[in-house]
Amino acid sequence: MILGAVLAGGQSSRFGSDKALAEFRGHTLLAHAVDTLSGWCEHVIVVGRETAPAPTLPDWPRAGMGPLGGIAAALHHARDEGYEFLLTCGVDSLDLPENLLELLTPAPAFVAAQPIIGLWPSTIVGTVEDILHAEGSHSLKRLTAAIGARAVTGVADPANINTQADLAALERRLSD
Ligand SMILES: Nc1nc2c(ncn2[C@@H]2O[C@H](COP(=O)(O)OP(=O)(O)OP(=O)(O)O)[C@@H](O)[C@H]2O)c(=O)[nH]1
Repeated sequence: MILGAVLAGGQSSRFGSDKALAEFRGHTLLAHAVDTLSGWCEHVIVVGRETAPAPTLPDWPRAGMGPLGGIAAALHHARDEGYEFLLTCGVDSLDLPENLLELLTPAPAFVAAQPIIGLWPSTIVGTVEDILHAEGSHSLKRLTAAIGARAVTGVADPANINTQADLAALERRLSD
């Protein structure tokens, strides 16, 4: 059983407005991300915001810890609800490869170019808690090193929409 989680907190400072709510082909980026994960996961949640087209959770232990705080919250939920794995992506993960799940199996594994896209066993929740409780960096890099996660390379890099121009470029690329 795989739980899907869209990481949807953060500041969107480079985008200039809440990028989760930016429109792409008639739907918000957030709705696209939920829909994409639904293709692989029994259930999908959204972490780090209160309103979404799926059940939501706040970051753990609080907001402001970066994507790892979202992964921690989702892992708690996965463990408590009996999911073996958690599949994560961001709101800007619009063009994930169809074989993503195969690429990320066996877990733990993540897309090298964008480590927020990853397949995580729910048993790593304690390691994530330890990193979030420790002084210093709460980076995903620290997590992937601690659990020996596999970096998946050699796949077309999914879009990384940081700015309005990135979104326009993706629109052009997908229209070609
Ligand atoms: N749950 C959660 N998600 C986050 C957090 N920070 C970033 N994200 C998500 O992670 C993905 C990548 O985020 P970034 O674009 O690197 O960061 P951002 O804060 O949204 O944008 P910038 O302010 O421009 O850096 C997006 O889907 C964000 O919504 C956070 O603190 N909690």
